[in-house]
Amino acid sequence: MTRRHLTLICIAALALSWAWLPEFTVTMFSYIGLYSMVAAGLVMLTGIGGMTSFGQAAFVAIGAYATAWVCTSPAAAAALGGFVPAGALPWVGLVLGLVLTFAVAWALGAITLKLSGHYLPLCTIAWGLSLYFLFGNLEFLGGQTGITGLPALTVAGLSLASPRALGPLIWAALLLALWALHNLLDSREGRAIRALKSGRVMAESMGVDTARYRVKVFVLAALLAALSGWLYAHMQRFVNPTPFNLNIGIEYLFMAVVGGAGHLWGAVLGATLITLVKEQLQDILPKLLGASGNFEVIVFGLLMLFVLQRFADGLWPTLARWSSRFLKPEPVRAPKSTASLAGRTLPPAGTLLLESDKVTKRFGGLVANNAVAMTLKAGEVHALIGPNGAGKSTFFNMISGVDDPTEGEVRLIGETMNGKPSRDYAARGLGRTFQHVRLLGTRTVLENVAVGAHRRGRHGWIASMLRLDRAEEAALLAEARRQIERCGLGAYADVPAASLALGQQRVVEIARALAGQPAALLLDEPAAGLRHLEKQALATLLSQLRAEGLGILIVEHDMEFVMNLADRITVLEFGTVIAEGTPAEVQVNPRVLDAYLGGSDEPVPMAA
Ligand SMILES: Nc1ncnc2c1ncn2[C@@H]1O[C@H](COP(=O)(O)OP(=O)(O)OP(=O)(O)O)[C@@H](O)[C@H]1O
Repeated sequence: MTRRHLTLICIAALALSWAWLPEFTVTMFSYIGLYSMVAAGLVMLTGIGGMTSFGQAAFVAIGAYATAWVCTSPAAAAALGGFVPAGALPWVGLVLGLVLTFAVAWALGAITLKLSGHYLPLCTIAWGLSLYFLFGNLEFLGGQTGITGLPALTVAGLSLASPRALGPLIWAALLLALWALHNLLDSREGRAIRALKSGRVMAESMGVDTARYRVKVFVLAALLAALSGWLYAHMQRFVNPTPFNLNIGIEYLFMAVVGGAGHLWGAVLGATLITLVKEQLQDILPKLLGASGNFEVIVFGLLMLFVLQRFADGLWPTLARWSSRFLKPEPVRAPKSTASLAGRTLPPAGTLLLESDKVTKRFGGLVANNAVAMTLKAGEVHALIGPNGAGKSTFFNMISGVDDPTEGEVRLIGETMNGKPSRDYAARGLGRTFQHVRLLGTRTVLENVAVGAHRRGRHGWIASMLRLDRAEEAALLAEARRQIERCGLGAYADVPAASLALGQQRVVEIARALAGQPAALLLDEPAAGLRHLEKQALATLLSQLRAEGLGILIVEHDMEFVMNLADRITVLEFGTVIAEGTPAEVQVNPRVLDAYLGGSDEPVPMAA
């Protein structure tokens, strides 16, 4: 039995026993379904997307209040002109709630998600509080008293007035949402979402508009919260501000984190545990202590501390590890595809790919790059060398859009790129690796390399959620596998990237860059950490790429490697170009000798 089978059995058992479960249990399960929906949004937002929000309860409130207003307000009835039958009003309320949430979340996200570090969570607290007080103070929403008299939902003439009748709809909505989110994460778009937490610079360099993706994840989480609010309102049949306060926002976050913020089912686990534990504590503690009070909050807080201390990644990973002892792993299905990916015709050999025209970068008083002029042509390997701190990595950042030059111009295949983000460089044909490896360590080598092919796919979020992207996804994964094999790492394609040696991880970065089909390839210390034979294999691969017409710019400290491979070398010292020429010319250049050996007349001992 696999985990998927077990999940299906649990769902079937719940569905079959639903009619016989006690009323209290049914109500509990219905609440768990509602909370899980919000927590699943938080898993996407916080656990996977890396954006902490304490304010989700405010979006639940928008969903709940929108339908409450539509269903009860004479103004809404007048606006709808009596065309909508009473039974359909909640569905109008749902649409209004989702539209409002979309607009509010997009606006809030566009403003607050630019903030980083602890400013973002602080902001979510701020707008969570603002919206909560807004609902309590709006006269037409009933102020602190709220709105009563909401109708029950009706589906196909069936009234869903009790939790026993509404619960299946709640769980159907939850399971559908989990399925769609699972599909999204298991796609090209999902890989980009996973990169938001720790790999934004990398993802941008692979062509992902990370700011836009962050807002989209934020809106998605908000929409799930609003859907939960809509169902909640029609289960309670009244709304007031209390269930949407900041405490509840914090509790939602607890659910995601305790369950396992990086896992969708962690949301369900967290929501179940926290709901049940709170309920039990509320029952047991007053009896134990012989006094009434909110003791459960104190014990609950201590329990949270214990769980988070003991299980930093939440309980789901531990449960998954434990269950894998008796559950079979899911069979790996290698999808076949005939879909073709967006491609690029490489410019002919000798074409000027990259030009830096007097590029200067100042950090305050420090001039890291001083009027650096350099070119890279198709079909050549150009090496950039220099002692530590010479400004090589800074220059790489200038010519790849990670940072902007203070002065000077960068041109890529004839187009001025100053001020453009690195994803535009990727779109124009630039692929790169990083000095400090930037991989998604817990994801497989295959997934990491597939991130590099992001730009070559077309399907968006909705198509991914509905699994309409399968042919393209198979083609992307096949292309990633092809590049991994080409780089000699075929045996490691399905293991987590972090389990590879550092040198191999650098090669994974090369495969990732190649998956984007670049015309110009920037490699930052690709040979560092490789053994002799691995270096030889890398040199062979780079020579082959050069023969295919790629232009390769390489920063490398291994002089033997550079001298044997490069066609041209540019030498930087203190941010200034001190020499440029063939390896033979550079090795005997007095300024280079001075920079490397402090004035010795011996040739630089670099050539093999
Ligand atoms: N963000 C920054 N703020 C201030 N100074 C910086 C910044 N980035 C780099 N520098 C400085 O710019 C200079 C060039 O650094 P850079 O990392 O580009 O050198 P490098 O040639 O790549 O060195 P290495 O070979 O050791 O990686 C160094 O003096 C460094 O301290």
